[in-house]
Amino acid sequence: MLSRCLRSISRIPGNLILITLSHYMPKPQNNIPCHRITASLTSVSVLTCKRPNTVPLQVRSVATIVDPAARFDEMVIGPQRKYYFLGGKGGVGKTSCAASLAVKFADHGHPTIVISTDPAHSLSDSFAQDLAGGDLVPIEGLNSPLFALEINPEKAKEDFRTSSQKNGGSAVKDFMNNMGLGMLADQFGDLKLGELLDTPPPGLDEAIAISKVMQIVESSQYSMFSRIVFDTAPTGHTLRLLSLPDFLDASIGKIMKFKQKLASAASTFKSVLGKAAEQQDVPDKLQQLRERMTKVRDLFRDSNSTEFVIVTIPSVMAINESSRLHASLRKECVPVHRLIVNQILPPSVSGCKFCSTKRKDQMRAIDMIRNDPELANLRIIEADLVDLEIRGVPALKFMGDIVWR
Ligand SMILES: Nc1ncnc2c1ncn2[C@@H]1O[C@H](COP(=O)(O)OP(=O)(O)OP(=O)(O)O)[C@@H](O)[C@H]1O
Repeated sequence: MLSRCLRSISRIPGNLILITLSHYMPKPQNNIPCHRITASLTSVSVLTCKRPNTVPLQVRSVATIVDPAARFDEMVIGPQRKYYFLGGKGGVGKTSCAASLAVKFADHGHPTIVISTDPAHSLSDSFAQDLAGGDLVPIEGLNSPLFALEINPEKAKEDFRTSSQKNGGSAVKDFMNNMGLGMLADQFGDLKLGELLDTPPPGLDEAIAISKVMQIVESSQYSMFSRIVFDTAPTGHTLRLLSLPDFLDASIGKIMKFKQKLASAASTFKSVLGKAAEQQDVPDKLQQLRERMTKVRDLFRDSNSTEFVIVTIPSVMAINESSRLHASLRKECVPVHRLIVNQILPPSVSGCKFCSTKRKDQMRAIDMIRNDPELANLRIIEADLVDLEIRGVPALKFMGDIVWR
C-alpha cells in the first residue's frame, strides 16, 4: 500500500517527516490510509493529515519503512566499493539472489565480483558456467565486467593445515626440542597450540576462504571492482564464521604471548639465538593471519561499505531461523537492512486447491515476520516463485528484476 502511494519522504523542521503520496488518500477520519501507513512505519505517531496527498507525521525515532521493494537505487548509488553478503537457510534461494544481484550491478555499470563461499556450491549451476577452477571467471553478456568464483574451502583448509604443520605446529615443537627447551613445552601447555594448528575449529574453512578472497579484493589488480557480492553458506556456517575472528584473535594472542616467553627464555641459551632468528617467521605468519582475520571482522561490521541481506522463504521454520540469524548478526554488529522473502506463490494460483492452501500458509508466515521483533524493522523484499529455472544470465536478469527493484 505505502510503496504504491509513496512519492517522496523528506525530513522537515520540528522532527517531522513529510510523506508525499502520489495517489489520492482519503482523510484519516475515513479510518483507512493513516492506519495503514502507521502499520507500515515503526515508532511513528500520526499528528494530522492536512491535505489528501500530504501527510505530516511526528517521529519518536527514525522510522523504518517496511516496503516490499529492495530499493535497488540505494544499492547501486556511488562509485565506492560495497560488499553484499547474502545468507540464510539452505535452499531458500541465496545463490539465485546473489547471482542476480551481481548481474544487475554489472548491468548498471558496476564492475562486479561474485564469490561463493558455500562448501555446497551452486554458483556454477546458476551461471551455467564452470567457476570451480580457483580463478575468477568472466561472465559474458553484460554492460560492465562481471567475474565469478567458487572458493573451495576444503582445499584452503588443507593448504593452511599443511603450512601450519610445516611452519607452526610440529615445527614449533621440534624447534623447542632442538634448542633443548623441551622442558618449556609443559610450561606452555596451557597455550593449546594444537587447538588452532592441528584441529582447526569449525568455520575455519570458510574464514580462510574469505581471507583468501580478501587477498584478491585487496590487490591493486582488482581495485576497479566496485561491487563484491558473497553467496555465503547456510546459517550455521555463517554464524560460526562470524564468531571465528574473535576466537582466532584469542588463540593467536596466546601464540604471540608464547613468542614473547620464548624470546626471553631463549636469551639464557645465547648459543641458539641464531636458530631462534631463523624461526622468526612462524609467529609473523600467525600475525599476518590475525591481521587478515581482523580485517574480515571489520569488513563484516562496516556499515558504510557492507550489508548482510538475509534470504528466507515464507515458512514458519525458515522465518524462525531468519529471526535467530538476525539476532546473531545484530549481536555481532553486522549491518542488516533487507530481508528477502523468496518463492512466494503468486495470487494467480487460486485455481489450484493445493496451491491456494499453501499460499494461505505462506501469507500467515509473512504475517509472522511483521510481528517478529527481530525482523519487523527490516525492509522486506517479496519475490514470487517463478515458473522457470533460474539458470544462466537471461534467467538471472529476469530474477533480478523481480527481487532487486
Ligand atoms: N523465486 C524463485 N522461483 C523459482 N525458483 C527459484 C526461486 N528462487 C530460487 N529458485 C530455485 O530454487 C533452487 C534453490 O535455489 P538456490 O540454489 O539459489 O538456493 P540456495 O539457498 O543458494 O541453496 P543452497 O543452500 O543449497 O546453496 C534452485 O533450483 C533455484 O533455481
